[in-house]
Amino acid sequence: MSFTDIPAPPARPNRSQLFVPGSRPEIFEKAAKSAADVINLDLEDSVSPAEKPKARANVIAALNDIDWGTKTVSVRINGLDTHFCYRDVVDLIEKGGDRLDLIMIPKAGTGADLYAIDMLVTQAENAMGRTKRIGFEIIMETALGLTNMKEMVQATKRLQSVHFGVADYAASMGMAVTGIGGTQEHYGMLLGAAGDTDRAFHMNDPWHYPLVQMVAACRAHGVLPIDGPFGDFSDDDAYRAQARRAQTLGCAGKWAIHPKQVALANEIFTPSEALVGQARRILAAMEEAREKGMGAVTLDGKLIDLASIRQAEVIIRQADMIAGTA
Ligand SMILES: CC(C)(COP(=O)(O)OP(=O)(O)OC[C@H]1O[C@@H](n2cnc3c(N)ncnc32)[C@H](O)[C@@H]1OP(=O)(O)O)[C@@H](O)C(=O)NCCC(=O)NCCSC(=O)C[C@H](O)C(=O)O
Ligand SMILES: [Mg+2]
Repeated sequence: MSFTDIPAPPARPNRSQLFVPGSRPEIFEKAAKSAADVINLDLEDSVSPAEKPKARANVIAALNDIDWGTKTVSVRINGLDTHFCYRDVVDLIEKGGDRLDLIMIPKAGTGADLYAIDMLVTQAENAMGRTKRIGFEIIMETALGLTNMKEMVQATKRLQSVHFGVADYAASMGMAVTGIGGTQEHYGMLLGAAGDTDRAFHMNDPWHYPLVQMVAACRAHGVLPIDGPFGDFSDDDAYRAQARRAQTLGCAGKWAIHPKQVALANEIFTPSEALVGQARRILAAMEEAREKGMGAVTLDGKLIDLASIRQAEVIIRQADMIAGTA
């Protein structure tokens, strides 16, 4: 290991993160009663400009009046390039009460963006005598944000998670893509050579590179990486596939833009009994190996060694944390 310590990420479940437009107060209670680990009351892109002040008032009322149980409650504010942003922050802290856990900053592009919101939040918290400090979430969803990930994850101790906003990312990168996430039919490689018949087209994953960049920056600094939205909520299989690949790459959870996606995210990001069982077998085999003075042994015909212990511990830690809060 490096001599540099890496802080542990927040020990709370973040498997499913349900988004609720701030302009639809009639569904807030449904969100509160859902099985989502985190609720995002949205003031940004699901709310039209004319509705912003009303949505802000709705969200503040909901923070004060609704029983959110043990859920983590977050509000996505408007971007730093809008005049809604400062009012969102000030009103949330002055009038939102203690139930607000996190503020989500969209389209974060530089460490200075987080610094600016931190300054505003700190002033408002101090003025209110608020003792529970608000945590931050940011969305990596611009070319600027991707290139400044390393800076952003170190910008403030308030940062708890980074999220991949596929739709804005695609727009910012100038990608010829519609829809929110998922496979893209034109992103792939044609196999074979000119003149071959029946040439296969192998699709690739256009979201792989930014996702891995995000996970690496997060995991190097004790921040949770969360995969963003998948817009086609009629396609459960595709959602599962997206979520499984994000989990395989190290994400701790995924957004749900419709309540039916909550159960899918919880299912995928809860380590399966089979995976936990295999992790425990690895730990048991390595304990036996240790007693025999060995660091590398064979289990089921495959090599396991000290690194396998660390891999197994990741799975068991996640399973225990979820079981402890379920
Ligand atoms: C997508 C929706 C607009 C669909 O809404 P609706 O037509 O009402 O759906 P249904 O009729 O299928 O709803 C079934 C029941 O569930 C309730 N419902 C629906 N949505 C929610 C919700 N988000 N939370 C809680 N409950 C919900 C309905 O009221 C129905 O209840 P009942 O009548 O009792 O059966 C809608 O789901 C929606 O608005 N989703 C959230 C959209 C959103 O927040 N978008 C922003 C996040 S994505 C993004 O910003 C992109 C990102 O930044 C990027 O760049 O990638
Ligand atoms: Mg966005």
